[in-house]
Amino acid sequence: MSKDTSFLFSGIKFNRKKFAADFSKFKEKKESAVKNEEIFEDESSASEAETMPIVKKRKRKSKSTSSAPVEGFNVFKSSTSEIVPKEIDSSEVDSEAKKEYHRQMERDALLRKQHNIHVSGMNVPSPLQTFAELRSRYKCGSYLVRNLAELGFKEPTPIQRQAIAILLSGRECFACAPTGSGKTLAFVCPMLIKLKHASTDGIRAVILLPTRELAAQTARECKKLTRGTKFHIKLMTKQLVNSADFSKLHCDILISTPYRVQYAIRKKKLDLSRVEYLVLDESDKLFELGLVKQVDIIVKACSNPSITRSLFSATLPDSVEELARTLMHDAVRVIIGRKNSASESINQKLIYVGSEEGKLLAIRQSFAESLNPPVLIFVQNKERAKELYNELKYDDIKADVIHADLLQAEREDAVDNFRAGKTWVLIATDVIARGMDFKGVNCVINYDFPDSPAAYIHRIGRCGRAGRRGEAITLYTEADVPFLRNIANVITASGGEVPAYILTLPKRKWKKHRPGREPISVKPQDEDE
Ligand SMILES: Nc1ncnc2c1ncn2[C@@H]1O[C@H](COP(=O)(O)OP(=O)(O)OP(=O)(O)O)[C@@H](O)[C@H]1O
Repeated sequence: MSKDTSFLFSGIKFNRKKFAADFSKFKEKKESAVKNEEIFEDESSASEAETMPIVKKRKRKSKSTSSAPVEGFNVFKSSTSEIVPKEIDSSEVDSEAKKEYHRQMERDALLRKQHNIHVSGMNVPSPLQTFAELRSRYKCGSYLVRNLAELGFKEPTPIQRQAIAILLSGRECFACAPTGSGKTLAFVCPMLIKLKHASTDGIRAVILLPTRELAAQTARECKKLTRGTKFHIKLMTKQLVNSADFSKLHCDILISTPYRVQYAIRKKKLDLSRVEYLVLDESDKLFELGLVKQVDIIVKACSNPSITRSLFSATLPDSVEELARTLMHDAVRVIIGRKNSASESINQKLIYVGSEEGKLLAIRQSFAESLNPPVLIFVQNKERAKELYNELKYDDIKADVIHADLLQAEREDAVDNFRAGKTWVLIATDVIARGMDFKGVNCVINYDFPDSPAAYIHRIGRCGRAGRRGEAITLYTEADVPFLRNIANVITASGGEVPAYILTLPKRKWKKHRPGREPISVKPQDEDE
């Protein structure tokens, strides 16, 4: 994680002069609010709180007292105001209202417990019980419920139950839910409901993702969900960024990597001032050095004061969480299961192979005994991906390779062939470790030890998705032993078992673990000379 993030989200500045009256009111309100607040104990410093969210809070206040109050209160308010006759004593109404409010809180708590949903924030909206509520509670277009049914989605996943309700109440949200648990739909559904229908008024929503493959996949998902509507969903391709006249582009939802959007902002005058929804998917990756500055340019360009922003990932480091807590407005934190843990539907194994050469022998032997495709193999870098591919391509298995040196079209082919079952074994670098939804992957092999626990969680999360089972095998050599304990902790946290001695190894503070490794080959070294 980059430390250099203080400028992030600083696009919306509070104009003290213009809002002097509101500012003094806000200050009083804030002081009392802070006393009551149970969570977000580590409130932002005074200067941050003053410069950023105040304009927004003013707007949000009016939102929550008029049309879209916090869900629990909303339900209770409208029901009592309709049925209570005027002559009834108001204290009775109050006590009945309070009772109903508490009953609702209990129902919410039960549902959250049932689905392992943990929330922090004031007045968190009730989680969804069914997708039908999208229509009954939020009046969504019938197309959405129909499309969800056609996609075979019978009930919302835990992250969808809670995040959809939060975002539809106009609150911002940062969420951590396991790989393959349906986070995409959790942010696309509320976006579509809030946008209501297609418009030609400029870009209204932006979804940022760290890789092109992931952006393309998310655009496909959005299109499936908007079948039968006129929504304009645009994937920011190289061609679009170079050729489009953005002032004339019809686009409701723009989906892209940060690089292309910031390029379009700087060089092509892309206007994001009307954006109402901004999603940072794989947010911890987007906040890493190299991407964070691009993300910041985009966040600043999304200058609409009533924007709703959300962060999603399967891994949420404390540093990202701190940033989100400090800078988002009235945000709700949602954690599904245990924070930063692997999906429980993956059977995880650690295998000692001694040396680099031992890895290739282990893979060959295991494929000869039983190969249950599709299998994904992760290696440390593109050179090693090419080397392993050169070793396996003559074996009797259909193998392919994907890494950053390939042309975009070649990368797409590799992913498509793997999805279609034409490739049995795909050798990959971390370029596809995050977010890619390969439904049927049976096994992930970490040929090279992952460079961080987060990388491990994302890599193995390419299998065991949407309730299916998967298997993850991690090979390790002597060079990896110092980092073994950290991975073992992830395994045990998600219910897996590891040899007892590993848990006695010392814990390591882990930056990036990318040791120099012998080239992948079983040929004796002097054969090539
Ligand atoms: N309610 C649902 N019922 C059944 N399947 C669902 C549901 N919602 C999403 N899915 C499916 O679950 C799979 C995983 O969803 P998605 O890719 O959004 O996961 P994710 O949580 O974003 O994972 P990652 O952290 O790896 O990015 C997809 O194939 C998606 O179609």
